[in-house]
Amino acid sequence: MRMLLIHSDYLEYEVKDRALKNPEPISEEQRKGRLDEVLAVFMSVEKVDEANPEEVVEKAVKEIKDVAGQVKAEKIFVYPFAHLSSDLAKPDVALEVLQKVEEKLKEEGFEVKRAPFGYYKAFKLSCKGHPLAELSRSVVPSG
Ligand SMILES: Nc1ncnc2c1ncn2[C@@H]1O[C@H](COS(=O)(=O)NC(=O)[C@@H](N)CO)[C@@H](O)[C@H]1O
Repeated sequence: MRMLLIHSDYLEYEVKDRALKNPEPISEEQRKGRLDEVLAVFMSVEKVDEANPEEVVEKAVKEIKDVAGQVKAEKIFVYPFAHLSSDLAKPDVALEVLQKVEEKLKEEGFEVKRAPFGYYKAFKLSCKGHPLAELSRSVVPSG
């Protein structure tokens, strides 16, 4: 799993066309979304993660919590992003991993939104530009 973490004044998205034959079913209200004062986490789930998705979820949540603590972000935007890796996991595994990351971050007390999976989306992002505002992390199963 590769992650690009951007501490932002806001991230907003709008769903455009479907990018997969069977994208994640979404409600009308999920077609647009925005969070202010947010740690945006762009996430590419990788083929190697298919060996132990649960472990990768745990490791990703740990990394995100660590960065959120450093930049004092209380809101997280989980954003599926297929462009951080050239060896992507298949969509059904990727969606499950991203849903679990969202779930666990909520359990940790963060306000979390997750952008819809399997769609082309327009998005606007305002990076804060401080020294820790742009970070990347990579996590893989140990086994
Ligand atoms: N492994 C993955 N990690 C994160 N997001 C993914 C992954 N696979 C698919 N997606 C989601 O599905 C969308 C389309 O994925 S894609 O790899 O870019 N494109 C496709 O799979 C098809 N257009 C065939 O190439 C992405 O924008 C993202 O929302």
